[in-house]
Amino acid sequence: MSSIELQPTKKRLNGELRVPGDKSISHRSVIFSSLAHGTSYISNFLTGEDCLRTVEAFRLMGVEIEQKEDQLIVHGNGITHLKEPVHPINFGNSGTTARLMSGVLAGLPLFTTAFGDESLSKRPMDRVVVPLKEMGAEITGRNNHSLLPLAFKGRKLKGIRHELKVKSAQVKSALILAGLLGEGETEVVELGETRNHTEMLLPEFGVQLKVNGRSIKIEGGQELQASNIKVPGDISSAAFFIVAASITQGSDLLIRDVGLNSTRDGIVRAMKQMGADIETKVHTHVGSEPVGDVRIRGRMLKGITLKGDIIPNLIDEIPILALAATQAEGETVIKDAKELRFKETDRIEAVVQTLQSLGADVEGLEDGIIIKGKTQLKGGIIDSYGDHRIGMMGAIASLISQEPVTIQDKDCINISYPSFFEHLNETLS
Ligand SMILES: O=C(O)C1=C[C@@H](OP(=O)(O)O)[C@@H](O)[C@H](O)C1
Ligand SMILES: C=C(OP(=O)(O)O)C(=O)O
Repeated sequence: MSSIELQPTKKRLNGELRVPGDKSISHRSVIFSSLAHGTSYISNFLTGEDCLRTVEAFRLMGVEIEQKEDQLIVHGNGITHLKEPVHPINFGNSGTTARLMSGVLAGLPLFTTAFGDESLSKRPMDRVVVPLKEMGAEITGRNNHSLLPLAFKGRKLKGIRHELKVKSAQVKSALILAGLLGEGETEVVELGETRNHTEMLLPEFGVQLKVNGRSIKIEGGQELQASNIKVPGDISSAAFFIVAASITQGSDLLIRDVGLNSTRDGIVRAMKQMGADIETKVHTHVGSEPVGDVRIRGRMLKGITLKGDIIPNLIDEIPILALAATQAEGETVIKDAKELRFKETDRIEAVVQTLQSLGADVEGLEDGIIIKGKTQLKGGIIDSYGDHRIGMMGAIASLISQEPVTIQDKDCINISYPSFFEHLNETLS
């Protein structure tokens, strides 16, 4: 297990940065282009381990996918040419691969099996298995079909109307994909707004959907056509630098070409509410996805309460937001975030343990975290828990700690941000 010791630094973040491609959009680009007819070109694809799992899944089903650095060329032949994989599919650490691919595998006339790593094998799959079974899917798995490994005896599914029980874009997307491969109309009704990349990107592949408030309707049997996608920078990766620059006085950082979809920009809204100095400027659109630049200058922050509808719009950013809150004057309360307990690790527990061990005043709630600021962090040895976002939070904490911060198992950062340490070194001055 590799670790890294980061020395405390009085440095600031300056200059310009481009973060790697968006993880959610990268996954969806590979899935849609692999199901499509024709050759799709995907640029600025995130070559993190999670997205490569999705690539491997389709390679196992016979799709030719070329990778040249961060460009993918996907030679799709339509769904009828997908082959039954001889070997089980490895979803690795990737919840997005597991949930979205479950929707695909349940609806293809193939027998497939799939497994994940230790973390993914503990994460709930019944949230997709149960509604897929309502559509007629034959899925079996461990623990009464709620945990990986899963086996899919794929077949044509029938459209249903389903009201989501969790605020999850992964479940929503799995059902949209299953509906697309199935017969008749599928309607998915969201419990609350979640990231809408599936709805934004499918039309780029010639698929029609009807989105009306929380309802998404899709007609089965539509053929996907190849498309060219330039993936925007990942706001979830940018979040580490947005917080780093905000909590180091004298910083002035420009992050270029970040995806600023309103279902994902909760981190910017929350940081502004805390008093952060952040300017965003949308300069282009990739399909319907807004893309722009984010400028951050270091400034004193204040504690806030975060709950309700904004939570799914910043769900993956809560660990780094909690670190920001340790540097804010007053109390920050994060609630309605129980979903954090079902991520790569129990992120409520992991954030509380990690920040406490660094010297912060933090308390866990059943569905959130209370952070009292402002505290001087001491530093120390922390476990990433094999969770990329906890590892990166620890690395940013070293910028404001008195003593070095050592991160054990740092390699998990390659899940979503392989160039993270290079980017951190490049922007520090
Ligand atoms: O659809 C997606 O790409 C994702 C949805 C979110 O998960 P949930 O759907 O479980 O909320 C998020 O945490 C994950 O990193 C990516
Ligand atoms: C929760 C995450 O991803 P996934 O669910 O795809 O493992 C994440 O990237 O923070």
